[in-house]
Amino acid sequence: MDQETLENGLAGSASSAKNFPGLDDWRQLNIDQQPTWQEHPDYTNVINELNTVPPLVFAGEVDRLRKNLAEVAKGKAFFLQGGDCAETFEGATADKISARVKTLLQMAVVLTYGASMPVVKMGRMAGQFSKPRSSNTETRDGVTLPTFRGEMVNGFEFAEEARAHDPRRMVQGYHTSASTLNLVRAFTTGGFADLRLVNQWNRGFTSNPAHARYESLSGEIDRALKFMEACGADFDAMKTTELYVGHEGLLLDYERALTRIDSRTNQPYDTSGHFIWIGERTRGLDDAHVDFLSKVRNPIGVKLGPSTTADDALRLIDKLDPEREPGRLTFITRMGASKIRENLPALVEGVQASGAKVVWVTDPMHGNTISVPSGYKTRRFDDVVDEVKGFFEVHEALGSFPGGIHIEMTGDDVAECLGGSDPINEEAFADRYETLCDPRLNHRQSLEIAFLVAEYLSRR
Ligand SMILES: O=C[C@H](O)[C@H](O)COP(=O)(O)O
Ligand SMILES: C=C(OP(=O)(O)O)C(=O)O
Ligand SMILES: [Mn+2]
Repeated sequence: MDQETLENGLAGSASSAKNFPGLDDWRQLNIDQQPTWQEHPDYTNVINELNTVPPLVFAGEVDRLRKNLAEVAKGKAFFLQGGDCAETFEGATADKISARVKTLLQMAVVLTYGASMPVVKMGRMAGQFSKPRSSNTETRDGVTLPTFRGEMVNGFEFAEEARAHDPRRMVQGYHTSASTLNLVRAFTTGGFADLRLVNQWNRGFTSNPAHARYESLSGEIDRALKFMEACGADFDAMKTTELYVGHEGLLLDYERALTRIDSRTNQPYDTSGHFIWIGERTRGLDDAHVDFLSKVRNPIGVKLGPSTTADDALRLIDKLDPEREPGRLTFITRMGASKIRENLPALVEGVQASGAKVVWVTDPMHGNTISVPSGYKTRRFDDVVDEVKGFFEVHEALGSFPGGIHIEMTGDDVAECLGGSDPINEEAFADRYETLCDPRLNHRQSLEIAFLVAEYLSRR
């Protein structure tokens, strides 16, 4: 094998993953939130096809992410995850993808300055096509159909044919992920990520009078960049950046089929994304998702909702990170603004006492979802901010590192979450509510969160 292949970790042949010990144990276990499509006439062909398609990400990149996350676990870097609740096939356009990447890069610059540390950047992108749901069915005007479970499973349209679970959608999901990732790679290496350009975009945000309170921070970043330039800093080296991708590893049919054995290490890597997380609804210790993801080398996340006990957290560590490898495991807490200050301390103290080094991330979205009388699901910007604040307060009090934020966001000017300095109100939902699942922060609300988090980080 040549040196380059060794370093990049090109995934091994698909057939080598076929009988790899342990990779199929999940099939014997309880599994929740799965489509009912095993009897579909195309099911086997789809799985065979996905077993042989090229990997979307390389094992070497996955290893690099694990190392980056190890720095977060040690308190030396900050982790930013953001993107759609549910990506769509139709939404995989150059404009929408570039707006999301641009927003993430803008947020990252502000956070890097506030934290005075590197920011590990990740999109909920290129694979976030399946959704766990509270209910199996949805009823409208007396008609009951299966719920929408993400475009890799069924269609959003409220019609019997659209809502049928169709495994062929996994192939479309794979190809849409490939073209999304292609664009993400192009944007982050082709000049779009130039630090000075990103900062100019942020100057545009703070020039809006509604965001005047962030003007001084963006001005400081501006002066820091001019100072670096005057010192002769090599800005060409700052024209590229790395943006990883991650999604909830919900559809084990898809995740298993995309798993390949790495030619360097002979270890299994789930090549559908760099980072895979287990959702709040599928984190049962003895269930299929925890078992399958315990077998792959990717960094793994687990969402922890308000019912999580310290014992649950410790047992998840034993299963998913038995070697206590910093960077391997990220706990993404999503307690809700009213519960985080009460519930998070026991988890952090339990993990601290065990000596394990996990990355702590806050998802201030999923514990703060409300429905308004008009029927829309939404979140109040103030609740999101309050949960982030609670997260920082708890970690500060316990001496642990608040490692990152995980948000549902978009680069577009949607109206889905209420409030913000340039406030979104309910009247705007009729025209600008676009999400197919949970409400996202829009471009300006996302930047505002980044400025607020940067303020907390700079106070540490
Ligand atoms: O994104 C998370 C879940 O899929 C989502 O919150 C579930 O929403 P539901 O309660 O409307 O099913
Ligand atoms: C399903 C999600 O979250 P959770 O598992 O935390 O409910 C999500 O991140 O969209
Ligand atoms: Mn969601």
